[in-house]
Amino acid sequence: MDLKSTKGSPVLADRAPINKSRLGIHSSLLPCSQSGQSFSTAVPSIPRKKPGKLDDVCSNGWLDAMKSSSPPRKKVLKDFNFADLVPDDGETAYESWKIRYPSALNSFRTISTRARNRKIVVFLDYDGTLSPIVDDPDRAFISDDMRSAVRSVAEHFPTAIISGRSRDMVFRLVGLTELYYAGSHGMDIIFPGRDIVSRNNVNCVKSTDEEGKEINLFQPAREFLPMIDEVFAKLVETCKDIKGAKVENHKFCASVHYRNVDQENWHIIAQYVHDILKDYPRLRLTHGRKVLEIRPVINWDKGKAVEFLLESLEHGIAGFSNCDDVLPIYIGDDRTDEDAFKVLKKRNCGYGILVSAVTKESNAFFSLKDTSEVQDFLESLVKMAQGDATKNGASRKSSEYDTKKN
Ligand SMILES: O=P(O)(O)OC[C@H]1O[C@H](O[C@H]2O[C@H](CO)[C@@H](O)[C@H](O)[C@H]2O)[C@H](O)[C@@H](O)[C@@H]1O
Repeated sequence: MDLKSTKGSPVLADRAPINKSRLGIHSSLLPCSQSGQSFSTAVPSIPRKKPGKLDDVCSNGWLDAMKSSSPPRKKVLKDFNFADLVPDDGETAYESWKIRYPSALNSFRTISTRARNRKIVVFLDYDGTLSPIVDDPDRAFISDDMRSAVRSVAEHFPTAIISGRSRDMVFRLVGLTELYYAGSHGMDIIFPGRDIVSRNNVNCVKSTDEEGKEINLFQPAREFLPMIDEVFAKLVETCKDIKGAKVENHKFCASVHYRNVDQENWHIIAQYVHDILKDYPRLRLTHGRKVLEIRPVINWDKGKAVEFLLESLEHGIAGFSNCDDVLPIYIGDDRTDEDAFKVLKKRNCGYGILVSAVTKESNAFFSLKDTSEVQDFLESLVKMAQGDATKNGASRKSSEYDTKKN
């Protein structure tokens, strides 16, 4: 896919052909409770025609992708302890999978050795990484212990959260001012604003945060704002009758959740989204965990956001192109995080760490089983940094870098 030459605006040129013969909308739905967010302004009306067949979503693989988009929910024991989730393929398969994706905790000595004389930069996904996956996206809270682990990490290393949620929303959930935040899958980034990055880039704007402080924003999909709002309104309108469906507006992208929708109705959701997207060739669909993500067709994703942040952070461009100086660590759990893993893998720089309690193919280097292991890992990074600080003043054995889990 070729980039258009629009300066500073990474718009892809390979637009899908416009198909004017829309299928219309299925009308034989059960009357159900209101779902998703309410939307009161005029919504472009959508013809409610019953599609003859649901061939579109089946033939293009959407349904299969939806079914495999998240591990089936296992019986969760009373206190929702993720350690109580039994992996799909059983412990044996999981253990052999870990030969290919070793535990980042058990490999901590390798990581700390690699980190010597390098500046660690930490990138964290939010859902499924810092907060456990729960049925209601509005209740995906970060625990106090995790928050304080993230805060401590940020005291020692430049730390950024890169989420599919809107930047405002993820900031509200995390509530730490000492981090960098990238929302909308990296399409809305607060960055330190070094001239080297922002100069002549039409996607860099100055703004103010909630405390009135000046901030630098990188927003490569700014021109898509009205389009996302329009599509969000259509999605809310069309999905409102599907029990359990929830539509979210993440500013530069929109999400349609089907985790709480009966599986027999998933094809309806898929068809609705498919039909709406037919009219928006400049938008595309990606799959998250039981969520369809609608985003601009631009050459931008979490991987690009990692590159952008590394270039704009303290150590600058030379740092990232020269992996002798920087060790990026990216921790994430879903398909959208694979873009970031790929970047690190391709550059052979730093480590992608996949959070998963089940076996799956990934571009990550290491793995962690769940959010509680993520917390252990972050705490180990902090201990390592504190050890380094001690070592600078007094002697300290390198073996003390190893974690309790080694
Ligand atoms: O990039 P992330 O920070 O991982 O955000 C990805 C999506 O996360 C949220 O949905 C996911 O978590 C929900 C709460 O646990 C869960 O109910 C849902 O099934 C998951 O897909 C968020 O609501 C989405 O908008 C994000 O795109």
